Amino acid sequence: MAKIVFFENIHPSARAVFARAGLTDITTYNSALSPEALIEAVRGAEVLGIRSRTQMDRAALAAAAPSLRTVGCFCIGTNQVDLKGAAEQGVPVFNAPFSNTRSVAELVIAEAILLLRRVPEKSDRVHHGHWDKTATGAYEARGKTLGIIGYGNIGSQVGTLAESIGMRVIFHDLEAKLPLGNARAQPDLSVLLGEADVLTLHVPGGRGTENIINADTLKQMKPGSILINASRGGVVDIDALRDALVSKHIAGAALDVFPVEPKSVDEPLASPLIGLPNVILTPHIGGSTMESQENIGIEVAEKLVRFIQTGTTKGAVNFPELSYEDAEGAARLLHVHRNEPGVLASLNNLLAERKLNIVSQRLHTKGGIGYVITDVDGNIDAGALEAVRKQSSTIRADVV
Ligand SMILES: NC(=O)C1=CN([C@@H]2O[C@H](COP(=O)(O)OP(=O)(O)OC[C@H]3O[C@@H](n4cnc5c(N)ncnc54)[C@H](O)[C@@H]3O)[C@@H](O)[C@H]2O)C=CC1
Ligand SMILES: O=C(O)CCC(=O)C(=O)O
Repeated sequence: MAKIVFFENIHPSARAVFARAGLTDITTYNSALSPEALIEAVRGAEVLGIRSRTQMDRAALAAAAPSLRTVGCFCIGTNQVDLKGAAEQGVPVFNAPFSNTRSVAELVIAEAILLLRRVPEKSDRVHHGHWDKTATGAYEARGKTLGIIGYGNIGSQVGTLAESIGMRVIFHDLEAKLPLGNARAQPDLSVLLGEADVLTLHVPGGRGTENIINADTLKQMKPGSILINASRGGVVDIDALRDALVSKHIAGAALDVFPVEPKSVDEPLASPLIGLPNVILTPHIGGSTMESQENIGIEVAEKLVRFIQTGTTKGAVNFPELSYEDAEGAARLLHVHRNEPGVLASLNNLLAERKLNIVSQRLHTKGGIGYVITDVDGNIDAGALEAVRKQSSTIRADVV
């Protein structure tokens, strides 16, 4: 039976999906593990379920080889996985591209309102015995301009919600995007920075988005404006933000993500922003609601089970996508190979030599990786599977 390992408190809805498919050998960890502990925990696993904090780098992937068949990211982001390395190892990676987007969008709107009213600071003052009733520095959201960098699934929802409370919405994206409602695209980032009363970031992490908000771009932001980052920690230069907050050029900030995040509940966040007034720090919970986590658990677990049982890779983020119905009564061979000429011919010759008649076959390639699903009459015995595995182009072969 497939050995499954879940990290980071994945919702029980995922376990239920696996159980319904008869897959019950599941080990769970409530937190992310250190690189050393992770390497031990993934050995022998066929399926790994992670969220944003488990670093599936080359070393962790190698430790899980050759048993590892697939990785499920129970979140949107997949930058914590070495996607290329996984594909080269024949391992498709799945995620949940939509299930928590509304949760992030709602949090961002709530934070924009709280920061415009300086609520974090005022609440803190009341807790410390001060009844400081003043309107100074407190503003309505209505009529203010929201600037969005990254107008994808989350950014566009934030824009729609913001308009419903009377904000004007402008956005900047590398790609041409359909503006929803009355939102306007602003191709010139510096113009957007200068106009936004609230700036919110919804770009993917990693190369290309590293430190988009830095000392220079912070200077271009409107004096007294607010910054919200619920995307990835590396998108903001935290020291530069601290300087901008201390000088009061930036009036408030909400950060849900950090360049280095604690791995477990008892580890404190180390950040130069701790203790600053009108700064909301949350433990990467933008997408963490009961609704989204339950939906993500089901969505990703279903993709993993479908792959384990049928080889279907629809929705994989790093792999050729093949969606293939079962051929009744046939045995199914999954073959991941280097994408080079003659692979299909030699695979089919090998099957013919073993008198395995092909019922149906489908091939897809992505970059250097080819993936072919072949249904054959009768059984693919251990000898035939071994012979396929020994072919020079083979990365991985399994029978399901
Ligand atoms: N805080 C949390 O709990 C959560 C955080 N996230 C993060 O939110 C971010 C956005 O997620 P989605 O909206 O689903 O992604 P998405 O892929 O739908 O949208 C991202 C957008 O950013 C644009 N973009 C990429 N690089 C850019 C650049 N340099 N400048 C301007 N635009 C750029 C893309 O063209 C795309 O339109 C991701 O980093 C994701 O990991 C997602 C869910 C929960
Ligand atoms: O829930 C998580 O662990 C991560 C949420 C997130 O950042 C994502 O979905 O990309």
